[in-house]
Parts: sequence; C-alpha cells; structure tokens
Amino acid sequence: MYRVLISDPLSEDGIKPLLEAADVETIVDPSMSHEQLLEAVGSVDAMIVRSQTQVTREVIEHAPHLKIIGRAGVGVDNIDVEAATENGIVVVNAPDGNTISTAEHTMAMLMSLARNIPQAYHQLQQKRWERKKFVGVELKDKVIGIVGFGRIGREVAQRAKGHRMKVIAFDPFLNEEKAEKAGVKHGTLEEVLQQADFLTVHTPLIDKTKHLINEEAIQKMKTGARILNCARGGIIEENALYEAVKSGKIAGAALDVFEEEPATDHPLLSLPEVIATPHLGASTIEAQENVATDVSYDIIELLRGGTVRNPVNLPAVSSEMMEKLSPYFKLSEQLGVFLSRVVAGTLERVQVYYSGDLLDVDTMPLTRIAVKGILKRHLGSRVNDVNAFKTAADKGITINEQKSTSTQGFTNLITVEIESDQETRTIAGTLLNGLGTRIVQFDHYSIDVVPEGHLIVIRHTDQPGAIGRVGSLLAEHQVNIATMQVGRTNEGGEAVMVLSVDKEIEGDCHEKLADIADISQVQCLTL
Ligand SMILES: NC(=O)C1=CN([C@@H]2O[C@H](COP(=O)(O)OP(=O)(O)OC[C@H]3O[C@@H](n4cnc5c(N)ncnc54)[C@H](O)[C@@H]3O)[C@@H](O)[C@H]2O)C=CC1
Ligand SMILES: O=C(O)CCC(=O)C(=O)O
Repeated sequence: MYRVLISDPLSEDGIKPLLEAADVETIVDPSMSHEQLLEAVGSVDAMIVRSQTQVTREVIEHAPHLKIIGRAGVGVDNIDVEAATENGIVVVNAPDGNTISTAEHTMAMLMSLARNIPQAYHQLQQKRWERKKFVGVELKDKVIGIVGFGRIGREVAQRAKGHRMKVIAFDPFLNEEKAEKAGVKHGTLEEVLQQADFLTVHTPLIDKTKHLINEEAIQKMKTGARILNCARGGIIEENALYEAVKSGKIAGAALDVFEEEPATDHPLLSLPEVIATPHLGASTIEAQENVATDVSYDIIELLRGGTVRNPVNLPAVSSEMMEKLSPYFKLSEQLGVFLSRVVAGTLERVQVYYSGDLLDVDTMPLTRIAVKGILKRHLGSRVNDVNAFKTAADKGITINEQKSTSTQGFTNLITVEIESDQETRTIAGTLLNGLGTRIVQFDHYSIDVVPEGHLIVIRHTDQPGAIGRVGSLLAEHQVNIATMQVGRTNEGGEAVMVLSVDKEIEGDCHEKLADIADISQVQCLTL
C-alpha cells in the first residue's frame, strides 16, 4: 500500500483518483504544524502540496521513503527541487490546469478596473449612491499590451479580442510571424508600453523580469493608462506604481499578486484607484480540480512504476550513464547560457554537435541541459532539465543533436549553434582533464575562456586602439580585467573580445563601452 500525504487544502474531486485507488492510502491534513509535518513525511511515499507547505531540505531529509512530490499548481517556489533531485525524488507540477482560471481572473480584473466596480460596490455598502464618481472607460478599441505571451498571456489575448480590444504583445519568443498566427500585433517592450491603454504582465518572476515595469518603463506609457498584474509580485516595481498612480500618470491598477504575500497592509491598497485580490488567479473549483487531478494521476503512475507527464526535475538515468555524463552537465548549461545572452532576435533553432569522447554516449540529457541554459534567460525555473525540449517545442524552436568527427584537437567537444530570425551564433566548449571547462570557440574565433564569473563579450572592428580604450574605460570604473581573449576574421575586419572581469560592471559603464568607436555590440553575462 502506498501512502500519500496531502498537506494543503486541495479539491476533493481532484484527488478522487487517489481516494479511489485500491493500493493507495491518502492522508489529508492541511493544518499540520511544522513538527507534525516532519513526523508525517517519515512514512509516506508521496506528498501533494499547493503553495502553503514549504517542502524544504529539512522536510525532504525527514522522508526516507518519499518518491514523488506533487505541486498542485505551476510555480514550485515552495519546493526545494535541488534537494529533491539529490535524494532521487521526482517533483511534478500541473502547468496547464490553472491557465484558464488565471486568464479569466485577469479579464475580471480588467473589467473591474475599467468600470470601478469594487470601488462603487464599496460605496454602496457605505449606503452612498455615487454615480458621477465612477465613470469608467470602454474596452472596445482600446489597446491591451501583453508582456509575456505564454499560456496565460495567449488566453488573455483571445478574451480581449472578444471585447474588440486591439492586442499588442511582447515576448522574447514571439516574432511577427508567430504573432500574426495568433492574431495579435507583435511589438517590442517599448512599443507595448507606449501603445497600451491597459498593460498586463504574464511573465515568470526571474532576474530579467524583476521590476521590468519600473519608473522608467511607466514613464514611457500613455498618461491615463492602466496596469494589471495577475502573474507574480515584483514584476512591477510597487513603489514606482504607487507614485505613478498618485501623480495621475497611471489611472489605475489591478493586482492579484504582491512582492510580499500576504499583503494586507500595503500602501498600494490605500489608493482608491488600485483594486486587488489576494492571489486568487487559480482559485476556482475547476482549476483546483484540474491541478489536483493532474498531480494525482502522475503520483499514481510513478508509484506503480509508470512515467509522469509533468516532471520538474531530472528523471532517473542509469548510474553508469550518469558517471559518463555528469562531468559535462555544467559545460552544457554554461554554453547555453552564454549563447542566450549574445544572440539577437527571436530564437528559431538549436543544433548541438558532440565529438571525441562523447561520440558513443547518449548525449540527449546534455542537449536538454544546453537547451535549458538557453531558455532559462527568459523562463527562469519554469524550464528545467526535463521539460526543456517540450518548452522549446511549445515556443516553436526546433532542436537537433548530431555526432561529429571534428574534434579540433580536443578529446571532447560540445558545439552549440543557435539560429534566430536575425543571426546564427556558435560556441564550443570542452572539458579539460583536471582543469575544468573551457570555451574554445566563439563564432568563427578560437578562444580560451573559463566560462565562470563575470564576462564581457564585445563585437568590434579590428582597429588599433580599440582594446586600449576598453581597458582604460574599465579601469576608470574600477573594473579589473582578469583575462582577455581577442579573435578576428582578418586584419581590420570583424573581431570579438571576451573579457573576464572581477566584478559586474555598473552604472553607465555598459553604455560607455558601447559608445566606443568601432564597437558594435557589448554583452555582459555572469555564469
Ligand atoms: N495569479 C495566480 O494565481 C497565478 C499566477 N501564475 C503566474 O502567471 C505567470 C505566467 O504563467 P504562464 O502563462 O503559465 O507561464 P508561461 O511560461 O506559459 O509563459 C510565460 C511567458 O513569459 C515570457 N517572458 C519571459 N521573460 C519575459 C520578458 N522579459 N518579457 C516578456 N515576456 C517574457 C516567456 O517567454 C513565456 O512565454 C507566471 O508568473 C505564473 O507563476 C500562474 C498561475 C496562477
Ligand atoms: O495555488 C495557487 O493558488 C497559486 C497558483 C499560482 O500562482 C501558480 O500556480 O503559479
């Protein structure tokens, strides 16, 4: 008999597959103290949580029989996935189950915001019949700017079109062609900000999206525009939003999420133009049933020896294979991350070549890790070793891997090539016996760079003085250069510099580097 612990409130209909399984004993207790949780996990084979239970390393280490953790929802922020992986525990989630509910909640917020429904209701409750105060705006012919055109963003677009709104969307994986297919206009972030009457964000919260909508972004918006966030607190900078609403730059905001939750005493809630709900995007009977059912099925499947549909962490690989592959995990990810930072345009194709020692090994797990490295720039922890291929396919990116006999003199070589709608960029790396990983080729240039720490990648024209000017500018900004590699096609032709520096460059240093004559592109990255 398998024991499954459910430690957060879940839909009873959703967990029916577990309750009805003859070989499963289900323990439901959403009110356990931390100590009770530590004791309860000691005897279970599986557990299901929503967002309340924190499945920390400590919890995992108290669970010697635990084989699978199910997150009834999307974000796995409350689960220590790394600790689970280390302990051989599979983590699954339910990425699709609450998409519709969250999109519908966004539309409910959009309409409430346009017509001041919560504020008017509040006045009526105070026995005030105010009509003049609550004059709203129509949605028809207004522009809705969607930042993040993934599952929820796309559903919001369909619904907004039903209201005859004009939809403009920005997403790093969206281009003109894909936007046209989806029946929306494609824009840069700047264009979306400038054109939106209503701006709604549907991205994950990752480094790149933290405070994406800040004071500078808000300044680019129309005066009187409105902002919505039903994704994650922190995508919109709350202080900037507060000031913008107070000054009248932004006419109103609708928020389902906050940087710190619960947020019962937030300054934004004191503004009459701001309406809010306590993270209710996924709180419908249907979504909760969907997510609970999805994880219940995955749990039963895994416990009975089958395969799961929505794994979040690495699936089991034989220990023999693991021994051969694991030294290359870091290199594969570093190559992916590096390329994702330097490529311009919308990604269309990834090609990975393996040679030398990697010729007769199943390198698919390495390709998955390289693809994860590429996609994580925009998707953060939502892309992982397991779902990397599916995520790429969902974004219309094709992946290929090939074995090659060209080793360029190295005992092993991984070459990653990515193609966007604007350019093709290539990087190759190797694992040097006892010396760690090296990037040995970047585009057409042979280099020798340790892919670690802070790197600056500069494209320039090979002219006397270019290297000196970069060195002087970095010195002015107190940035010490640890190593510098330069490659060029021919004298006076295209060239590339890869610098490894001791600290991240700050302030206007990036801008000043890009302003140096003969420099066409500057990319900074941390590996
Ligand atoms: N309020 C709630 O209760 C719920 C909130 N969510 C949140 O909604 C958000 C969206 O979820 P899904 O649509 O399922 O995710 P998704 O992964 O399907 O889509 C996210 C999209 O954001 C894009 N993106 C990443 N960085 C970007 C950037 N800098 N600018 C523009 N776009 C960028 C990605 O390319 C991707 O297409 C997530 O933050 C999720 O956690 C999800 C479910 C319920
Ligand atoms: O379980 C919930 O209600 C939170 C849903 C959510 O934010 C998510 O799935 O990412």
